[in-house]
Amino acid sequence: MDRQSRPYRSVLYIPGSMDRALEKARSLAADAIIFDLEDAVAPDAKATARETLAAALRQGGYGKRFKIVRINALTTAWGLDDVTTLRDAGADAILLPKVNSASDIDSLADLLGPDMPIWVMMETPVSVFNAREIASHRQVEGLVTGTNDLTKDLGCRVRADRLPLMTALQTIVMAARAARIVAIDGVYNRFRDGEGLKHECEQGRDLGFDGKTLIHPSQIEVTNAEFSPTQSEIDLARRQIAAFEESMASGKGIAVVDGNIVENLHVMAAQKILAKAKAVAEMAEEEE
Ligand SMILES: CC(C)(COP(=O)(O)OP(=O)(O)OC[C@H]1O[C@@H](n2cnc3c(N)ncnc32)[C@H](O)[C@@H]1OP(=O)(O)O)[C@@H](O)C(=O)NCCC(=O)NCCSC(=O)C[C@H](O)C(=O)O
Ligand SMILES: [Mg+2]
Repeated sequence: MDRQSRPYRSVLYIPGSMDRALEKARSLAADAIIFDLEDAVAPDAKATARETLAAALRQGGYGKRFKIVRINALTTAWGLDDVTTLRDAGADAILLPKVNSASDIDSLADLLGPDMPIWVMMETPVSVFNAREIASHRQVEGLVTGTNDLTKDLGCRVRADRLPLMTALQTIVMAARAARIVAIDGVYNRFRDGEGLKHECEQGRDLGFDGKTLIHPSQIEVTNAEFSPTQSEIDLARRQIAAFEESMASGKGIAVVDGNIVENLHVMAAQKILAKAKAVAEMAEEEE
C-alpha cells in the first residue's frame, strides 16, 4: 500500500514493555501502531522494553499495519540505544518526541540514514510555532499531536470542546497539509468513554486530521468508523465525478449536483474520497 493512499484512521500506542499487548496487536483492527519506548515505559523498564520490542518486530505478524517506533528523545540516557537497537528491526518509521525545531531532527536523520521515514511528536508550544519548518524537514512524513504534553506546557484547562488547544491543532494540520504529510490527532484519555471519544474523533476529522492516536483497543472501532468515508460521501463523490465528466463532454467546465456547483477541485476531492474508501476496504480484507 503506498504512502499517499494508506489509511491512518486509528493509531494505537502500545507500551514496548507490555508483552501481552504486543501479541494482541497482531490481530487488532488498528491501521497503525506506535510501539512506545517513551512515556508509557518506566525508566527501570526501558532497557528490557527495548529488547522485547525489537524481538516482537523481528518476529513480525503485524500485517499491513503501519509500524512506528517511538524512541526516547536523543537528549535522554536511552535515546541513542533505542535508535541503534530498533533502526533495523522492521519498523516503517521512527517517531521522535519532544521536538522543538527542525534542527532537533537532524541528529536522528544522521543516525538513521536517508531511507527511514521520521515522524514527529508535536507536543511543545515551540514545536507549534515551528510547525511549518518541522513538517518540511526532508525526512519527516508524519506529525503526531501530543495533546497531553501540550496541555501540561500550556497550563490550559482540559475541556470537552478543546478550545484551548484549537490554535495548535489547526496549525499542525495546516503544516502537514502544506508539506503533504500525515497529521494525526492526540489521544482521548477517558478510554472507557465511547461517546466522548466519538465526539472528539468527529472534531479531529472535521479539522482535517487523517486519524487519531489511541491508548486502548476498545477505541479502535469507533475511530475507524469516524475517519472512514461514509456511504453517502462515497455515493456523492461518484455522482460528482460522473456529472463533471458529462459536463466536460458537452463543453461545460462546471456541473451541478444536489444544487451545489462541481468544479475540477471538487472532482479532485471526490477522487480522494474514493481512493481512501478503497484503501480502507483493503485494510478490512486483511482483517478477515
Ligand atoms: C490504559 C491502560 C493502562 C489500561 O490497561 P488495562 O486496564 O490493563 O486494560 P484492559 O484490562 O482493559 O485491557 C484489555 C486487553 O487489552 C489489552 N491492551 C490494553 N491496552 C492495550 C494497548 N494499548 N494495545 C494493545 N493491547 C492493549 C490488554 O493486554 C488486555 O488484553 P487481554 O489480556 O487479551 O484481555 C492500557 O491500555 C495502556 O497502558 N495503554 C497504553 C497507554 C500508553 O501507551 N500511553 C502512552 C501514550 S499517550 C501519550 O503519551 C501521548 C503524547 O505523548 C501526549 O503527550 O499526549
Ligand atoms: Mg507526550
